[in-house]
Amino acid sequence: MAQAQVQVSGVEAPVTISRTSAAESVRELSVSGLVKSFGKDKGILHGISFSVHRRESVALIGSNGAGKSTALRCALRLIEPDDGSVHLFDDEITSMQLSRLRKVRADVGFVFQKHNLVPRISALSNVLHGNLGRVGGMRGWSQLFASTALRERAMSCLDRVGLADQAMKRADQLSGGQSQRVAIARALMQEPRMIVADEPVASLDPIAGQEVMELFHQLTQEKGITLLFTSHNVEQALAYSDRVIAIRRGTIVLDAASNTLSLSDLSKHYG
Ligand SMILES: Nc1ncnc2c1ncn2[C@@H]1O[C@H](COP(=O)(O)OP(=O)(O)OP(=O)(O)O)[C@@H](O)[C@H]1O
Repeated sequence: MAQAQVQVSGVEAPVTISRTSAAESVRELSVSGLVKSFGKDKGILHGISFSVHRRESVALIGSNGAGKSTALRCALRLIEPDDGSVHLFDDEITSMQLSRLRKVRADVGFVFQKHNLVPRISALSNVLHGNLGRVGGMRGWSQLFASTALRERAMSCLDRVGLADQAMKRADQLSGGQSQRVAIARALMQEPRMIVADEPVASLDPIAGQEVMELFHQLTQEKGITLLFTSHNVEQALAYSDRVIAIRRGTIVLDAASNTLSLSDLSKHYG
């Protein structure tokens, strides 16, 4: 197993993280020749290919507009790619019907920069919504409010992200960092095999961002969850990943193990 020692600055007291790579050789997500344009002249992804292995943490980096979010969204068919194929877990999903795709995607927890919490309901209720990905429709809704076991599980997810004492607070009264923790708890509620996080800490201050990345790291290691995240912060990308993929103008220009890379290697891929 690879050991990476990376120093992370950008917060008052730099910390050193010791990370053990737990990646296995099974592919959880495999993307091949993905192409995406928005409108006639706006080619965004030019046939990108990459894989994410089980229990691996992969950081997708690149400058503004490079195509990171589009790549993530196409890879999970949150938006439709124009061409290419995607294997998620054991299935080819590019031509799969949406009803079946939703079931396959129930094993993926999503965390976005804007955490997308429902503002007027409690943190606990937001976490409970995480279960809807798994048990959809009316059955899911009725379970949400009926099951003590589900509520206890949601409380334990909130506890795990350090927010048990904020369970009954309305989501729109939480800080940015707290909201992002609730979003992580909501993803955990799904008991996902994989978490896909698009700029999960971009809107947080450096300390809150560092804490949230640390939380991701602990949870994914502890629960054996595969992680794919985008980031602008090259130090964090290096510190919290087993592998870094850099995208530039819709093309992959680097795909390498994090413990073989330096900050200056990554910085080259900006601009
Ligand atoms: N729905 C859309 N319609 C039209 N153009 C879009 C759409 N979504 C993204 N784009 C364009 O695609 C390009 C890539 O955007 P994308 O969000 O994937 O980049 P990114 O690397 O994630 O950038 P950032 O770091 O700024 O979030 C940008 O030029 C953007 O304007």
